[in-house]
Amino acid sequence: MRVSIGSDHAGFEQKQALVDYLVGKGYDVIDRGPDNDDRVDYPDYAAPVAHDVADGVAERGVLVCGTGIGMAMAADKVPGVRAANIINSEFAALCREHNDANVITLSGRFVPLEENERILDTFFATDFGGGRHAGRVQKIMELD
Ligand SMILES: O=C(CO)[C@H](O)[C@H](O)[C@H](O)COP(=O)(O)O
Repeated sequence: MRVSIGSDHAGFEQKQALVDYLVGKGYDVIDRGPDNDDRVDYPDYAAPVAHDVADGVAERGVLVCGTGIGMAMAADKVPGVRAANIINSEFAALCREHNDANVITLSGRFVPLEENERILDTFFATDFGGGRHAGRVQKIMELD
């Protein structure tokens, strides 16, 4: 699976570690930066990752900022993206099963790396449930 990943300065350290984690697990990772922890604006890094997913360059996107909130708001503006800000594995499973989320946003300041690794494992391993959820997701996409 090809995964596009990015962060701001607050998520940079975890982003670097998560790139290594995902590459180690065999994912094809596109790192959209930044390449250092200088202060930056999260929408500038949410945009290329969101477009990678919307354009089919990557199947999934991963974004890390201080909370994950700003990244989710920015990424979700790109048509075709369903971004979810996730802080535990249970929600990681549900955002896939119920919402078919294709971008996950993580907190580099409030969630430890090991928990974010577990969250990503669940995010990538969980399929969309379809059924009653399909029409609801379709209605979300009609809002684009
Ligand atoms: O967008 C955010 C909050 O919703 C992110 O957590 C950012 O990383 C945060 O706002 C950055 O804050 P800073 O004070 O400029 O480091």
